[in-house]
Amino acid sequence: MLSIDIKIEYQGFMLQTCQTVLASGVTALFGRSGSGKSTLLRVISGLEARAKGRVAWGDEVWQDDSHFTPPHKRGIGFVFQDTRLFPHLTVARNLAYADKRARGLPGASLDDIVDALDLGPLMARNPATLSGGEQSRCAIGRALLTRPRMLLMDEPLAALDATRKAEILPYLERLRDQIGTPILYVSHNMAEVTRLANHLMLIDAGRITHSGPLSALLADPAAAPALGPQEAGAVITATLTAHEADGLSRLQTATAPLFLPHIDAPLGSRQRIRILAQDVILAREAPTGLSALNILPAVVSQISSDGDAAVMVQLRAGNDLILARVTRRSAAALGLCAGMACFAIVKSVSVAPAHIGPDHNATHQ
Ligand SMILES: Nc1ncnc2c1ncn2[C@@H]1O[C@H](COP(=O)(O)OP(=O)(O)OP(=O)(O)O)[C@@H](O)[C@H]1O
Repeated sequence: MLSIDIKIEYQGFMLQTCQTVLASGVTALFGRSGSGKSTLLRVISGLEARAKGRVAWGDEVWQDDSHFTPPHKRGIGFVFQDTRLFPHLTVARNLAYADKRARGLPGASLDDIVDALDLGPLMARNPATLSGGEQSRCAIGRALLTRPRMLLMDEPLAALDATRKAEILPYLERLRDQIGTPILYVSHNMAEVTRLANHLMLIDAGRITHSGPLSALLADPAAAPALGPQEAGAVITATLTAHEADGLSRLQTATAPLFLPHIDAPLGSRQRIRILAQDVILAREAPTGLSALNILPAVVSQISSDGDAAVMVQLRAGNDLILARVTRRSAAALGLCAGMACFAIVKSVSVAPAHIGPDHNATHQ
């Protein structure tokens, strides 16, 4: 566990946070530009000696009034969007460089990392001949081979276009599930965060405003304003049960089937699906004569107003929580109140492929 109780001031900006980061799974740090994400990563890495307070890894104090552990002694790995590979070395030699320096430290083997990131076919190539996504995979592999206690990733996919991002996300999911190095992942991209993270920290103006398990936090109406109306939405889990002849995939949630555009994954696999609050319609009775295929029976658990014309409604559908953003007028017309049974309607095509990814019970909390 990493504990941070720190204050650092620049002209016109102050980062002040008292926070613990779990030493397991992927913790995402999400916040708008200038909110202090990179500053927090610099504090953790040991690049902010003037920060006041305390940073510790378990019982090992890295920074307080009387002590400062330099960056190279903290055992932290980094991945940036600019990959910083050695241009004159092949992929194999870039990896060997890190592997050799970390010999003897516990962690995944070179073979495991090459396998998880599918780097085998790239080993003889020079970085300049690789695509952006391949370079990212190589940089991630090299960082993991330093056998860090924790890997810090600062917008690692930001320089990639949507196609390359979609190619690399499954590799990151594989690392999360197979390699086990804890990752602190900074991103502006909520779709990416919901695919990868187990835990989420929201940062605003130098303060962590919300922190917790991803699915609970995303389903909390109180956290929704921090994400904004376009990004607010919960994550549910479902089992992929059929690929149907008309191109839709069928998933079984705790309460009802969901039909979504084809999901390229094995039948029986668990998927996490992000459903944006703005894409959910509510009905008091089971609707008929409607084009939407996905109708989930649910019970209203919370209603919260964000001060404008809309309210955020949290619904419980079996074990899943769903958020719906509806106008105050609709909420009043339906007589929505906590405990009321209703139906959440989700249009199949509103769920983007980037909002669906594998889920593993061991890592999803
Ligand atoms: N060395 C510095 N000296 C003065 N001000 C700084 C310094 N580093 C960061 N800041 C200021 O601190 C604030 C937070 O910056 P930071 O880079 O941590 O934000 P961020 O959330 O990582 O932003 P982005 O998403 O744009 O990278 C900004 O207002 C920035 O201008």
